[in-house]
Amino acid sequence: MFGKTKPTLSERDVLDALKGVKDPDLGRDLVDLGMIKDVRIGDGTVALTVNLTTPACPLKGQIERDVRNALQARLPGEWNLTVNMTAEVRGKGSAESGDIPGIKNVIAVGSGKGGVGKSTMAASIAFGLKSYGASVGLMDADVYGPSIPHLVGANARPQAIGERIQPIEAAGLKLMSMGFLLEPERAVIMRGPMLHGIINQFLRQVDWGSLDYLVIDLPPGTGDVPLTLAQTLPLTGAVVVCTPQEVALLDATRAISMFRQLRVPVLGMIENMAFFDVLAYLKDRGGPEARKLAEGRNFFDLPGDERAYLFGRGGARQRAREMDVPFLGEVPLNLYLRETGDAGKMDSALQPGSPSRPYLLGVVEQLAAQISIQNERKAQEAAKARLPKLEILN
Ligand SMILES: Nc1ncnc2c1ncn2[C@@H]1O[C@H](COP(=O)(O)OP(=O)(O)OP(=O)(O)O)[C@@H](O)[C@H]1O
Repeated sequence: MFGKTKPTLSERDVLDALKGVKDPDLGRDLVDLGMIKDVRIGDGTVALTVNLTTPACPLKGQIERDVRNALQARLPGEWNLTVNMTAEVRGKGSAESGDIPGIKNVIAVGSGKGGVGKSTMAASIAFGLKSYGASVGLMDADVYGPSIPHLVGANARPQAIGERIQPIEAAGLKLMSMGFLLEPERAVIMRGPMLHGIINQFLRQVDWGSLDYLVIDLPPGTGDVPLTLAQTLPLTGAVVVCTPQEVALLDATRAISMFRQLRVPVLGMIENMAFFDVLAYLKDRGGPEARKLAEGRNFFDLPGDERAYLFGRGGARQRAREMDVPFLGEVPLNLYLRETGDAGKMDSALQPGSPSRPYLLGVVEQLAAQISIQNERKAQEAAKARLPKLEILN
């Protein structure tokens, strides 16, 4: 029946109907971005695929709705619609301009101050991106105090095959850390050139394979490692972790200006240890009376007084605004997050049932969106640079 009334519907009609449907983050039409694939028109049916720029896209649901609504409103008559949502991470990874072949995005996670949870956030970002289906590596560039092996519970020794070093694989991530190469209690004493050599080796000699994202845990502060990294390869961008405390914010500000001086785009700030969720704690660990009190209350609908702002409130969000840097979200202080880290099971903090999961995934989605925005910006700049220059003759 449908086939008879609309025999002439073509792929062009479908693409035209989608004109004006934008990726809200990238601000451009899905069609122009090449995200609409596999348009198939059958007897009364239209099927297509929306190929997003990251599987962790926070606007996936909205984009799917916008596509459906546009097709329903603009295609003549009634069609049975199938919209498949897939993702293919964009980025570089070609050998040109110093990239590491096969690695699409390299993201450095830094902090001004030590102990603010930088490694915990770097591992969470890696596990979070992986949980959406991306292929992810985690490189521990905190050569003086490598904590990634401990957080993810890996302590194997990397094998070398010829010149190539095989990364350690644990919990679905490819890993490399100074911690795999040292005796546990040995201190690292290294000067600039040696450090430069190690970082270079970790980047170039490790067989990372194909990765959508390589997350790098930097040492705290504004020392040699970020400088070396920025000189060695074009980073997609950096994330700065801080707590709401004034000293941490001050140091985070320094870290942001360091990245800016190094021409590394700042993808955003994470406020870790933003508050302590008393209600969540009572539900999880309280005695029978306290648990009864906490039962039945909505985890996310707290009036405010059940959140203890131990290090101050909202400082990072405000600082991010002042410095014109995206705010990626807040992560509360949580006993389970600390315990899973200590037990070498950080991936559990990202799994269903973990009180930290919604906050961590929120941060990961915002970061993934910023990475896509950054890549789109670079692609636009490159396209502009390729345009022939108009000569003004007079
Ligand atoms: N949101 C959180 N809730 C509870 N504990 C946390 C949280 N974030 C981090 N921690 C804990 O705080 C400690 C320090 O975290 P982490 O090692 O990630 O910090 P860091 O900034 O990388 O430190 P360093 O300066 O040594 O590199 C760890 O024991 C970790 O488990």
